[in-house]
This record gives sequence, structure tokens and C-alpha cells, in this order.
Amino acid sequence: MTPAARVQTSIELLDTIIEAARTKGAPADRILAEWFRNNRFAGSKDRRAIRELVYAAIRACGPVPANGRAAMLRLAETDESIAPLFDGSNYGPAAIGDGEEAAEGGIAPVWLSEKLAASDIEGAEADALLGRAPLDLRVNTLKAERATLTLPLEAEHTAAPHGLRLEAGTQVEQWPEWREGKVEVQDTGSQLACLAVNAQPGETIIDLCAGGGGKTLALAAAMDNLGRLIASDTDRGRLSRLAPRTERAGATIIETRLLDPKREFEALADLEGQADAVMVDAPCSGTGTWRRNPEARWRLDEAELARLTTLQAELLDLAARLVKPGGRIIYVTCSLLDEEGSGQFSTFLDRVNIFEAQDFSLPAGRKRGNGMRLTPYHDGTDGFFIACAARP
Ligand SMILES: C[S@@+](CC[C@H](N)C(=O)[O-])C[C@H]1O[C@@H](n2cnc3c(N)ncnc32)[C@H](O)[C@@H]1O
Repeated sequence: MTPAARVQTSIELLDTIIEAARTKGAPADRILAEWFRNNRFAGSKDRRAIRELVYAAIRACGPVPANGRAAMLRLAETDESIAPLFDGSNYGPAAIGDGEEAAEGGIAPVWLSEKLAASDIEGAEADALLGRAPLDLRVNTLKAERATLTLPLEAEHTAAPHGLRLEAGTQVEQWPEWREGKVEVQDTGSQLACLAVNAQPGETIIDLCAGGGGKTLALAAAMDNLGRLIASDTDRGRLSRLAPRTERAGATIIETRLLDPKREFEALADLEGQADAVMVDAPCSGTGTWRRNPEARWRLDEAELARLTTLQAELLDLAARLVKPGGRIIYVTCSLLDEEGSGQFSTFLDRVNIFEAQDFSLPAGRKRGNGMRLTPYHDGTDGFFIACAARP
């Protein structure tokens, strides 16, 4: 493909991504993967260039752009190699018209930037939300040790005790060490959230919103495969992805429970007042993970945020019913909005007043309200709020 054709293809893909964000359709990475699958004429260099252009254009725009062309013109304002490719050539984009407007820049739609600023995420902190995430691994201590593991590429140690860092895009899934379950792909922030659980061998721990089980696997390793570890979620598809991962990781103590939305307690009733720890890795706006899916900024609206904060409160209340006396709740959200993080957690402590905030220390992060905050800017991790509530 010519460089101009790559730009035009990226514009068309951006049109699809923008429309999907407006209508809560497929995420950008899936849209790109499908296009690459259906257009085999695009070679690996074309695919890499198109991916770069599409993500750079998404990052360059704050509010939802009118269309892909406006998004690409926004990128052209900072990347001078792009404007000359609007040359009207075969398969290339039409020449830039007089007074043609580029999309608006910024961190996010205005309402969301304001909410972030009110949560002290502005300036360099906000800019870093749209950086590029490295590839972090967790060494699975059920099968290997960071100190002795050799990998095909040299990796640096992260702040997490079993964490390693590689360049974004490293194809670890092709490594024997990944296939043998010695390493898992997991952001350092997620690893530190699991560390805050302080999971011990022999405990009963519920990972209430386990999804595909990234954190469940880290908890199983911390528990040294001893005790009970219940992974629950309302999403059958996500939860079903846990089984092959469990097998690869050699985790033997994980039980999965599929929950019914609004009737979550029913599937967990036998665990009422039984858990040493409940981890609530709550569904959230994901403002801390924009490095990976920057178009998520365009999917969120105030109604969706309100739905999420209500659900988070309900899940905290459910966790409170499951914890035994002397047990703990670990609340985790990959959002940096206080209303999903420190605000949500403080409101919970006031509402269910038998719980007390418990201090804990992590090798990264700073205190925020009754918990800790990790940010891409300060900690080089995804953005997280992590807090612990103890039941006396
Ligand atoms: C932040 S993700 C969890 C990620 C997962 N813990 C991991 O480390 O890979 C939030 C999860 O909450 C789940 N969820 C949404 N509503 C729920 C509910 N009512 N009860 C339990 N889980 C729910 C979603 O399906 C999603 O998998």
C-alpha cells in the first residue's frame, strides 16, 4: 500500500471506530483485527503503519470527532508527514479543503476532563493517561521465580514483587515460558492490587468480579494453591476464559460461579459471612486504562457513569455480606475518578458502618482518601484506586 492509501484506510477505520463508540459497538482493537483478517493484501508493514496511525489519531482527539477525516487532520497538526499525503492520489485521501476543520484535541470530552481535574488528574497526570502502555508480565510463582527465570528477551523488574516489563507489542504468547504458564501478561497496577489483598495460604477468598481471572490467578499463586478461591462474575463469556488459563498456570483451587445480575447473592449464599477476603475489582469507567483503549473515552456518558457508580455500591454491599468477622474487603477500580474510587469507598464505610478503613503499604502509589492511587504518570502503571476495609 502507498503511504497515502494507508492514511485513507486509517480514516475509514476511524469512521467505523467513531460510529462504534457512539453506538456502544465493537472496540477499536476488534475492528482493526477484523479488517486485517478480511484484507489480506495489507502486509505486516501496512498493518503496523495503519494501527499506529489509527491509535495516534484517536489519542490526538479529546471529544468524539465528527468523522475519521477530521480525526486524521487533528493528528496532521502535530505530525507533519501526514498533511502532504492528502494528495488526491488513487486510494489516497482527497486534498485538504480551504477552511476544512480538524477535530478538537484534549484529553477527553469536556465533561469528563472536568471530572478528572476535580479528582486531581490534570496537566502531566492527564496527558499520561493517553501514553503507550508497556507490556508487563507477572511471574507465576506456582511454576517459576523471577530471580531464576530466563526469558527469550531481557526484561526489567517492576515495583511488583513478581513483575517484569517488556516493550509494548512483544509477542510473549509465542514463548514456551508463556505456554508453560510460567508468566502471565498482567499490568503492574493489577499485580499491586492483588498484593493489597495479602492473600494467605488456607484462606477463603472471593474474587467477586473475576472477569477472565487475571487477578484470580495472581491470588491463587499468593495462596500457594492452598485454601478456597471463588471466582465469580455475571459475564459467562469472560468467566469461561478462566478455565484454560487456570490449567496453564497450574492453579488448582479456583471455583467459578456465574452470577445473575441483580440476584448475585443467590449463587454465593453459602458463603455468607465466610470469606477471609472479598476482592471487588469493580466494573468501572476504566479511565485508568485509556493507554490501552483510548477510544473508551468516547463510549462513556454521564448516564453510564451513574449506572456504574450505583453498581459499585451494590457490589460493595454484597461483599460486606460475604466477609466473616475479622475478614476484609479489597476494593479496586481502574478509574481515577474519585466518585468511583475514594468517594465511593468512603461512602461505603459510612453506609455499612461495621467496616473500618485499613492501611496497607504498596511498593508504589500514593495515598488517596482512605486508599491508595496508582497512576500512569507517577507509577508507570494503569491508573487504579485500591482500598481495604476490615470487619472487626
Ligand atoms: C474490572 S473488570 C474485572 C477484571 C478482572 N478482575 C481481571 O483482573 O481480569 C469488572 C468485571 O465486573 C463484572 N461485573 C459486571 N457486573 C457485575 C455484577 N453485577 N456482579 C459481578 N461482576 C460483575 C464484569 O463482567 C467484569 O468482568
